[in-house]
Amino acid sequence: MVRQTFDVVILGGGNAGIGVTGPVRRAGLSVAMIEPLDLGGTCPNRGCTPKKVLVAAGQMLHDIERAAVHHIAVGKPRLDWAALIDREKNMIKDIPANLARAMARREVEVIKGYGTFVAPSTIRVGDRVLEANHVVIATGSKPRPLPIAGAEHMITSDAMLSDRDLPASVIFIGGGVISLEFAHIYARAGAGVTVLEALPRLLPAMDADAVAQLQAESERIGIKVEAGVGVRRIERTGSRFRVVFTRDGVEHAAEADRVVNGCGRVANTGSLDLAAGQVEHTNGRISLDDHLRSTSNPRVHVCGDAVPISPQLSPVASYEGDIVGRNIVDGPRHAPDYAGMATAVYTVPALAAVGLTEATARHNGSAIEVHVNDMRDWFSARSYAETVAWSKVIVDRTTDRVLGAHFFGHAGQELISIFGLAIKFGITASQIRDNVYAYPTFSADIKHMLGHA
Ligand SMILES: Cc1cc2nc3c(=O)[nH]c(=O)nc-3n(C[C@H](O)[C@H](O)[C@H](O)COP(=O)(O)OP(=O)(O)OC[C@H]3O[C@@H](n4cnc5c(N)ncnc54)[C@H](O)[C@@H]3O)c2cc1C
Ligand SMILES: NC(=O)c1ccc[n+]([C@@H]2O[C@H](COP(=O)([O-])OP(=O)(O)OC[C@H]3O[C@@H](n4cnc5c(N)ncnc54)[C@H](O)[C@@H]3O)[C@@H](O)[C@H]2O)c1
Repeated sequence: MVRQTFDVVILGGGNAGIGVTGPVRRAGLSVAMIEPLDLGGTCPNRGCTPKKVLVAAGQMLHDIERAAVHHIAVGKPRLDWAALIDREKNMIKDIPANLARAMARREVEVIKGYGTFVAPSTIRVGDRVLEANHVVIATGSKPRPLPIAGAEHMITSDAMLSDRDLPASVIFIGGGVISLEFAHIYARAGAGVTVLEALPRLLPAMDADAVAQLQAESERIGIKVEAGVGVRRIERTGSRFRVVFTRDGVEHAAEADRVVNGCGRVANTGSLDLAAGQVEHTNGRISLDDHLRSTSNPRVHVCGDAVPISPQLSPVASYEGDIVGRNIVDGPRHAPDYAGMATAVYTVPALAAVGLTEATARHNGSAIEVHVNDMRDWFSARSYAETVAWSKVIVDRTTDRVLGAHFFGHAGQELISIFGLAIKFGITASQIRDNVYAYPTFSADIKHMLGHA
């Protein structure tokens, strides 16, 4: 056994773990980062970045579909799926090596392997035992296991991003972000797609009206949505799969070439031996204080998808990593503030959101103005022949501050960050209206989305 001592040992080399390294290395602390797979973790290797390459192809197919509006004649597009997957892989192939160089420049010692606790501030990885003043759990998330017969037949997003064969049909279990993004990619590529959601509607955490817009567009491109269902079992039928589910107590079945687990992701902490680290948890959900420290062992910090109470998003993981790094250097002075964090579901077009949904704003009891616009007839939307162009902005009547914004289409994935700035820094609806925007642009429509003062 080799024994070493570090100021900081980080478990996981994804966005969260890498986010920790900036503040702690600037302060001159010694750092070891343990990572069994590719540096960068999920987002650049198995998540956001490769997924967006496929989404971009979906966007191009969507644009081609509307070419005739611009009086451009094109033939039926033919997508070479295997070549598209190769393009995606080629685009991300250098990321782990680039990050390894970045970590070396920062003088972070990267150790390959799976780390586990052997004592409250001691980690074992392979034949090395590392003593640490601070341990950071940044081990990300994994697909939620589904306790049904035949669950082993399901694939995950990792497989979808690597499969060079375009399936003829796919069933997604769960109507959340991963399912809808891949459902749009597959449907536009020509596959038959069914989404089975347990709750009464898709994307339960997002604004109900915005989701209704997305569901209508999803159905327009051929995606079949079954909400309020109970998935019972998955059976193999030759090379295909049969999913048995109930709706209103009646049993139904659907068949497809692939069945995907889109039921959410849970903290990846099961193999860390948290008990040896004296880290309290409930089913792997670590109990944390306001500074992202374990309540039972404050030398242990948690960030990224392993945090059970914050959105599982790439920029949130980096942000929490930075906070953990600063708390290690400064003492527990920094706490995350999740207000104003924009998010998008990268369907084509995208559903984008920031702040409160209308239901939550009403539930909170504030007096609100709700500005809803179907913008398909607006000049900007007509120029680009948008199939959908919809927004909802929620403003507090008393303070004139923006409480929430929701877009479907109309460059919402870009415009949403303007509303994020407004929420975070208290820019009022009147100030947003008063600003002068480049014209003609989608952002020039923002002042009209807010109605007249
Ligand atoms: C298909 C998909 C698409 C996504 N798209 C988006 C998107 O468009 N936008 C967005 O904001 N977010 C997106 N996300 C979410 C985003 O990828 C995550 O929120 C983010 O990557 C989490 O970063 P992390 O550092 O917490 O975890 P990860 O990046 O998962 O890193 C955790 C690392 O810990 C390592 N590890 C595991 N066990 C151990 C151990 N015992 N010891 C040491 N290391 C260990 C793992 O190998 C992994 O590299 C997507 C996720 C998926 C799955
Ligand atoms: N664009 C992005 O930012 C992006 C993209 C992909 C993933 N992610 C992150 O990854 C996380 C995981 O994504 P996800 O789509 O797996 O989770 P999700 O939480 O978005 O959706 C899971 C869905 O599955 C449903 N569900 C759960 N159990 C079910 C069951 N037994 N039968 C049928 N439906 C069931 C839930 O009600 C929910 O609607 C997300 O929380 C998100 O933060 C983000």
